[in-house]
Amino acid sequence: MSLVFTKMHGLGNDFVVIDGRTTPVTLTEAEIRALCDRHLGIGCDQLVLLTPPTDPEADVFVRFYNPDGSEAGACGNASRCVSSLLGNEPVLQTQNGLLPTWQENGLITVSMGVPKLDWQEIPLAQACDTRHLPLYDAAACSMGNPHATLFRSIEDAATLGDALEHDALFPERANIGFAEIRSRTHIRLRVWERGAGLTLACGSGACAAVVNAVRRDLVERTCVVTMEKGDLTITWNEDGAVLMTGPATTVFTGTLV
Ligand SMILES: N[C@H](CCC[C@H](N)C(=O)O)C(=O)O
Repeated sequence: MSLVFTKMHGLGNDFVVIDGRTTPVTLTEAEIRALCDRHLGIGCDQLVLLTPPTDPEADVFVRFYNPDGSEAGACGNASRCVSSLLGNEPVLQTQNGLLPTWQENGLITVSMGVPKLDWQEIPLAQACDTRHLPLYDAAACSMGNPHATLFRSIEDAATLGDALEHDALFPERANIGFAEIRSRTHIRLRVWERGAGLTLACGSGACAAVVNAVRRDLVERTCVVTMEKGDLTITWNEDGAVLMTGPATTVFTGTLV
């Protein structure tokens, strides 16, 4: 298949963006896995497919796929990249609703919507031995995708992330954030992403970390979240919406033959 794509990243969380708005593009899970493969394909943390919007308020319907082929309901860094790619401050339609975006001083802001709070709002196993969870002092919320935030060393992401992603408590798995509270306005974060593993940055994970930390009164409602390659500014508005501001970078365009 001859497929034009744009390679982009948000703080090193990288994406293959395929525009299927004019010419429909359908990809099987196997094709998604192949495109995401860093040795046999193009390589990325998520594949992003642009399709025509079904909501008149939206400019594009954006779908996000992990390298294992699973679909994600939200992807903050990719949402900033799509806003940058389309320009004109598009409204993104996603599985998690409409996401307005703004562009100022070279940075992109996305309203990531209202988080669903706490354990009851992420897919949990009905009967599961959760006695082990207090060991991790975890907090949970959904940004349209499930996040568990642990307030412990970011170094633990590499050693605990995989097991926790696949913990029996999470029948749909989960993104696992490891957050160090550096001050009431600064979090250092590393995320083990569902279906992708350890990534350099995670936008929805940064939103979840701030929401989970605010609920524990560990931080203020506006926080800088520092990840491997830079910072996002996250604000959990009093009206409930979470705003995420940060960079978006286009690396190259290519054609897959
Ligand atoms: N990298 C993305 C998160 C991908 C989430 C995906 N791994 C899932 O299955 O929910 C971000 O910047 O928000």
